Amino acid sequence: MLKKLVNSFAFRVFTPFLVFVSLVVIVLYLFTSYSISDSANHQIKENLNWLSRSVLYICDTNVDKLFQTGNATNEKLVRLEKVSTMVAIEDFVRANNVGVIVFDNNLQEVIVKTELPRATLATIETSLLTDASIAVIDKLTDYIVHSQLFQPWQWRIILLKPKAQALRTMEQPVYRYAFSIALITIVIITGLMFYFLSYKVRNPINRIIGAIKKGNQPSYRGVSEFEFLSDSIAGMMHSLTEKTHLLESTNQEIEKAKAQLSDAIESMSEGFVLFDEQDQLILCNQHFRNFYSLTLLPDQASFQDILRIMYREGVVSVDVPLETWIKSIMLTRDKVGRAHLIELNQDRFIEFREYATSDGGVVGIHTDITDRKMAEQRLQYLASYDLLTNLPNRVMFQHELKKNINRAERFEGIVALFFIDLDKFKDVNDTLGHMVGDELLKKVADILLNSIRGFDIAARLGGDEFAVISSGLRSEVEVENMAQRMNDLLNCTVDCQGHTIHIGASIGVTLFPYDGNDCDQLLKNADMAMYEAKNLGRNQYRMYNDEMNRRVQERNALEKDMRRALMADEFLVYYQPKIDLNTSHVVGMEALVRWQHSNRGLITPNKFIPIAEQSNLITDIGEWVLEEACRQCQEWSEVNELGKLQVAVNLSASQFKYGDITGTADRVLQKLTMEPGCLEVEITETMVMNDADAVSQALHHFARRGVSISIDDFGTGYSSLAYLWRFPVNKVKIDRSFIKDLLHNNEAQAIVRSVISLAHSLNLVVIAEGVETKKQLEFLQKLKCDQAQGYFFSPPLPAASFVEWVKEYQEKQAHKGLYRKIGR
Ligand SMILES: Nc1nc2c(ncn2[C@@H]2O[C@@H]3COP(=O)(O)O[C@H]4[C@@H](O)[C@H](n5cnc6c(=O)[nH]c(N)nc65)O[C@@H]4COP(=O)(O)O[C@H]3[C@H]2O)c(=O)[nH]1
Repeated sequence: MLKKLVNSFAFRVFTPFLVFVSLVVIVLYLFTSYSISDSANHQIKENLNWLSRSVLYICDTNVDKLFQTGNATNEKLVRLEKVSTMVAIEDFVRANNVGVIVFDNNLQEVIVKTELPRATLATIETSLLTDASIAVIDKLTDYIVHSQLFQPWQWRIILLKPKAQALRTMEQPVYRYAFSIALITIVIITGLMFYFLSYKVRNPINRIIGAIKKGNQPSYRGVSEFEFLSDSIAGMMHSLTEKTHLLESTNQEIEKAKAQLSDAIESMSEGFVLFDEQDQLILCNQHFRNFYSLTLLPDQASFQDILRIMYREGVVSVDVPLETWIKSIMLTRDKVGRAHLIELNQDRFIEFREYATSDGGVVGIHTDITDRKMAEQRLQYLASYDLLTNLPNRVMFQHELKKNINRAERFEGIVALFFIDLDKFKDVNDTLGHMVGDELLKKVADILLNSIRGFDIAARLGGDEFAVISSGLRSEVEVENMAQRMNDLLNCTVDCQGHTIHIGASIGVTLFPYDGNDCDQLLKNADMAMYEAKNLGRNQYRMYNDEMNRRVQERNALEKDMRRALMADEFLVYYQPKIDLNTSHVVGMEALVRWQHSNRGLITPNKFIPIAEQSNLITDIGEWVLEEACRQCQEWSEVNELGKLQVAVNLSASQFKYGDITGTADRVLQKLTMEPGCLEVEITETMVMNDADAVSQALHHFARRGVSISIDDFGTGYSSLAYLWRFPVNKVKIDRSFIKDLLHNNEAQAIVRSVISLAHSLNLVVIAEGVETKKQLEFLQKLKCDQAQGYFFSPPLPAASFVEWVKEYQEKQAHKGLYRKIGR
């Protein structure tokens, strides 16, 4: 309660006021009191002085009386007069309420004295006895003293008035009352003001405070100042409330944004880290910690500190001193988002980019690119290596060849390039399947690796083609020795998935700088040399020479010339008749292409068809022949001079692979409205064996259309009729090599006999080609061969000559028939 009072506004305002006013009053009072007592003192002294003069007057009067009586010498009278004087003095001073003490002339005897306190009296006596009379006055501090000497009788008259008494009588009580009243008035006024203030000030303030405490806006009405205060506070509260709401909603938004930011940062798949302008850590997400296994991350750690922790914890291992490594990373750091790589242990890669923040700090985005890096490495490996054999592929091979050439150029060395192609690999693939083929390629790769020296490079260029680059060989002899060694090692028998396979390889060798200066040239040379080795019977090596190049150049020129010839209509079709051996009638003809070259004259197909087959030009030539042969056949059939004929057209493997032979045939037959049965397609048995799927589809298409199918060169391709039976074949053409040996070779006879009998059992027509003699013909007739063609009847003829020949032949046959009829 007291504390409350002391702390109150009114108390604090009025207490100093009250104290101040009281002090002023007291000072005034004291000052006034002093002035009053001083004047009272003075007045009393004056009074004593007057009294003293009166006493002297009394004495004088008595002395005068004495002198008037003339008895001034009469001791008795004098004494009497003295006594009466003394009595008069005594009465007088008592009447004036003043103490008196009168000493005789030598201060030995007190002549008069009024009642005085004993102590006072003693003081006076001892002072007067021992001291001068003046000193008495100083010693009687409680008194106002007046000392006077009465000369006639040498009396020392001392008048005394106690100060307290004198002042009491002299002071005017009105002052004291006034002061008291003033003080009381002040206290009362102060009290009233206190009350007023307490009530009139505190009350509204309390109401205002009460409203504020309750959270309401104060709405005091009464005293205008408090109204103003209340309104001001209300306005202030309103504005504060609004600001608080704004602040709250801003805070909420900030908190929400912070939470969202935190969620976003945590949900990032990247590591996020933020450093201030001093490069001290502000925050980072869990991914960042996880990337670098940062379980303990001190506050305000710098990027360098983090690198040190990573090093200490074994997250990275570097082969340079730690500080050098840190320095190298710090030097590459920038704030422009460039990518930097940190390689961690266990083949992990982190890429980081840093960006400047507006306050001079750094934001780091760290991405685990291990998978990407692995994929890149894998891609790089795939781009450079052959997956099956793990040997460098063609791309890597070319890169290495270039490197070796550059090195050899600098050191004036030689580089040997070996181009290796497996012999008859396709047969293995086709007959034993791709799995076995793959296994075989792996074994070949192993053999090659064993045949080369440590710094040589073996590569797989594709399919069954391999290459070896060898630097450091000093002479051609050394190169040939190496080629022979490879050839020997590759000429072996290997076991692949239970199959024993004999392999061999054809190897072409070329040398830098003698045969060529660049990769392409060397590769081309080695390829040519390899083909040479193949053409020469396989399983051998050949060193490149310029003659090979000349032949290739020739071949290229021929190919170019063929294209021109096709445009210039230089190709012709010759026809060779086919004879039915039962009726001796011409049943059809084989269409055989010729090239009527503008400069070189007539060129036979053996000279250009193989080259056309290599360049795929055969598809264009073959389509042209098909169309031309059909056109000619249809023309003859429409004229009807030669009877019903079937034209046979040779097809190449490329036409099945790359051309649209069935489409072309359909289109031609439709265009000419030719009977499909008048067309026969001749394919070799190796074509059927090598590309069984594509050929099979086309053959079934032809069969459905009614086009006849004949197997050419039968017997040379090691196929069996049983195998061919799966295809819709109509005719088998026995190769002329068997017919040639037919009369002298039992084996050839046996083969021809069995082919004829088996073909018949399969309802196939048998035709023998290359029949040159009558004996061959008769033998074939004996074996029940159905048809024949060959020089015995006619060589292939131009269309016009063919018509002449057929007419002539038919006439001959008609004559023969007639002779037989008439019995000649
Ligand atoms: N020694 C001998 N040979 C005979 C006899 N009878 C016919 N010949 C020759 O044997 C070849 C028969 O053609 P092929 O076996 O299909 O062999 C043909 C055929 O494979 C191919 N050929 C010809 N024209 C074409 C064609 O238009 N397209 C395709 N893809 N190849 C063709 O060229 C090869 C050679 O054709 P040509 O030089 O016309 O040679 C023809 C023909 O002149 C004979 O009694 N004795």
